[in-house]
Amino acid sequence: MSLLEVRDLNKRFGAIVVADHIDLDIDTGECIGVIGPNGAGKSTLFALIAGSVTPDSGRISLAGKDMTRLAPHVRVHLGIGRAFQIPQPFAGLTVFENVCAAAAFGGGLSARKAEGKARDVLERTGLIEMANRQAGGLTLLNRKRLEMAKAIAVNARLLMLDEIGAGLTEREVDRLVQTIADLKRDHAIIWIEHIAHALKSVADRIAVLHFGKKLLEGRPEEVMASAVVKEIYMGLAVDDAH
Ligand SMILES: Nc1ncnc2c1ncn2[C@@H]1O[C@H](COP(=O)(O)OP(=O)(O)OP(=O)(O)O)[C@@H](O)[C@H]1O
Repeated sequence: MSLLEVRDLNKRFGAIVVADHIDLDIDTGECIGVIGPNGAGKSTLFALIAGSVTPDSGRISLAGKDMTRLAPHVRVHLGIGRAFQIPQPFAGLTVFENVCAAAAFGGGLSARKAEGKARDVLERTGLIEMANRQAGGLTLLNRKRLEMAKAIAVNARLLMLDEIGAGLTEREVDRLVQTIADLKRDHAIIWIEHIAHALKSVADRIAVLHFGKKLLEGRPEEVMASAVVKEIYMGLAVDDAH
């Protein structure tokens, strides 16, 4: 049994099929990259896993528990954490306070336990030295790390990263990849990303979506070199395709 199991997931919006018989397995210690052109259904897949969109049919389970019909906040408590493309911390609070708030209000911890959790999470996300800075003054890279730290502070076992590399310089992307590689040791990670070299360096597998269907899943170098990927991106490198 994998930590996350998606089985025969289907969803359509009117005539548009956004999830077409999707199966997916992710275990702790694994990072799965998700790629596909605009409108392929990547964000919808995240919404289905997080619970903001309900599937027409199929099953989603976490650690064997069926979550298919559970509300998003219940899934958060079960261990689904999501980091968004545009981080939105409480700008006037410190980094430490932001993570404490996530641990206390999202994770249901007492104030004392939330503080301990926050310190641990800040160490693991490379933010400990910035603990007392105001979140609003962080660089984009550190705001993205804070976004991940908040998700983990809520006890995420599955971390969903939505284009978290967007807007970063190449050097910052490399540092972000290092943080994600560290987090992979004790989380399962699913990462929608258009920066191919970032995915290649940390993902164990890449899944390719197109018109809601998973066309291919395999090792990054195999997937990136595949005829399927070349065809759907019309000869462009994935890095340039967005
Ligand atoms: N709530 C909705 N109602 C109707 N159609 C929707 C809804 N959400 C998404 N869609 C449509 O579903 C399709 C898949 O969208 P989705 O955002 O999942 O794709 P994506 O792969 O994440 O694309 P992008 O890379 O542009 O973010 C698109 O055609 C989109 O317009």
